[in-house]
Amino acid sequence: MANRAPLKITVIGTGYLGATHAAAMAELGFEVLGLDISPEKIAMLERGETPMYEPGLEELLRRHVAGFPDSSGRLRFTTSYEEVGEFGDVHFICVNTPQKHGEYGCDMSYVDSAFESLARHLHRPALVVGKSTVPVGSAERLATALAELAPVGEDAELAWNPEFLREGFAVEDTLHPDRIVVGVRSEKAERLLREVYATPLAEGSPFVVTDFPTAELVKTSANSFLATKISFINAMAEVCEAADGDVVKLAEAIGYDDRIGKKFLRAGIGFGGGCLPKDIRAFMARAGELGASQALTFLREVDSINMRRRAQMVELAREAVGGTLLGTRIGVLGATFKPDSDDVRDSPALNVAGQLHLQGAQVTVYDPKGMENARAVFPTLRYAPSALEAVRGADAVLHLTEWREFQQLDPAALGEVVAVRRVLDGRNTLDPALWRKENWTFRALGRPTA
Ligand SMILES: NC(=O)c1ccc[n+]([C@@H]2O[C@H](COP(=O)([O-])OP(=O)(O)OC[C@H]3O[C@@H](n4cnc5c(N)ncnc54)[C@H](O)[C@@H]3O)[C@@H](O)[C@H]2O)c1
Ligand SMILES: O=c1ccn([C@@H]2O[C@H](COP(=O)(O)OP(=O)(O)O[C@H]3O[C@H](CO)[C@@H](O)[C@H](O)[C@H]3O)[C@@H](O)[C@H]2O)c(=O)[nH]1
Repeated sequence: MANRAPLKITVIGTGYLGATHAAAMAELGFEVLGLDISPEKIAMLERGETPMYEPGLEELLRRHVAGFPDSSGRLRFTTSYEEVGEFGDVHFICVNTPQKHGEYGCDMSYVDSAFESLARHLHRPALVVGKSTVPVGSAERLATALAELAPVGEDAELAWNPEFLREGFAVEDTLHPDRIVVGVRSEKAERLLREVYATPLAEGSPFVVTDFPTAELVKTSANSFLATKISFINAMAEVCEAADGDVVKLAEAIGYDDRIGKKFLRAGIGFGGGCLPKDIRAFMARAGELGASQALTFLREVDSINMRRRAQMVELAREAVGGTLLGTRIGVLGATFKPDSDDVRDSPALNVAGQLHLQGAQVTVYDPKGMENARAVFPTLRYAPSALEAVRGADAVLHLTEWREFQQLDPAALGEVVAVRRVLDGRNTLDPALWRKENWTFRALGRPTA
């Protein structure tokens, strides 16, 4: 192996996952070719621009895309499957697997299409590695399709290597993963993946080798656990609201038990994004197909609790402004599903803003990075260039995404421009004492009124 040329890697689908994976693979020392069906995305990446906001990603790209000072030149992009097939020893599939329209199941059409396009161009031995989040059983099916479609036949092998990165920390998580999980069917596939991940493995990342179904299930069960933890604390928030308790104190107190842990116990308007909501729904749908739906009925409740929190936020706003939203002015801080991302897919913040608008409020939104995406999915809302402008003249201010910028806002300065000093914290990261000191009425989900 020592004399062999370094592996050449391709990454199919250069969205949130793929663009990061491609840049990280170049950082690890490999020659990398990224492919997407979107020529616009590829043109941006070739210019060293990221199609999305992800901290540190643009810098990483520019360290490796040719044309930048001192760049390694190891990272290139294309829209040609032919070029990818000729180039790669290891091909990572990172295309999207959204929720199907109008049902819970996973839309596998992008994965199927990417596999088919790639397979037809595999004229030399290759390892195809699925990274997209898919329903259990997909890898088995795709392995058969791959062997049938690839001109190289059985020399095109499949492995499944789910990804656990978090948006906002994608670069860090990819370069230093807390575990690497690989579903493989041969020693050769395992050896190749150990070679790909040699650097994180040398740094101590655990390497879990398993079969296809287990690898697929690790991913969906991890996301289900995370979603369950959030809905657990949000269920406690509902009880706190009924009993006048404080869910923030409660979370702190139970979190000291390290069997429970402090992480993922932030109560608020709940989880969103391109992963947790659709992944738990696809998991339930798949379990149903497998005759195991009963095992996952709790996830239906996890989903319901989550969606109720958004409705409760709207209700709290309606109550706060005196019973009707019609004609009121609401300043909304945050549009993305979480801070340090521009992603508004299934964003609780945008969803709440949208519901307020539909109930007749005049809603003005500000988000540090998500304005463009928010405007594209919800053009009828108003958008302001700063937090101060978003809350100007507002009857209530809603804090819906916990950007650090919002925690540093000066309640006195904001108080000068609003119509009424009334703030509702949907993320439980504002300091109530600070706002109340400046004579704001402060309300939050799961916390006492005063
Ligand atoms: N975003 C995350 O944080 C994250 C983390 C772990 C796993 N995942 C999983 O990774 C997958 C990708 O998620 P994402 O958020 O990066 O999605 P995304 O929508 O940002 O990116 C997907 C990309 O694939 C491209 N694409 C679609 N069909 C293609 C085809 N046939 N050939 C080539 N390119 C094609 C799209 O143009 C797009 O650029 C999903 O399965 C998701 O569940 C995402
Ligand atoms: O205590 C918490 C923690 C998170 N959230 C919300 O939960 C959502 C998801 O957050 P997070 O999991 O950090 O974001 P993602 O980037 O979507 O990452 C999840 O989904 C990815 C895609 O599958 C996985 O790779 C990651 O491991 C998994 O954390 C966001 O809306 C957060 O605001 C809360 O409401 N309370």
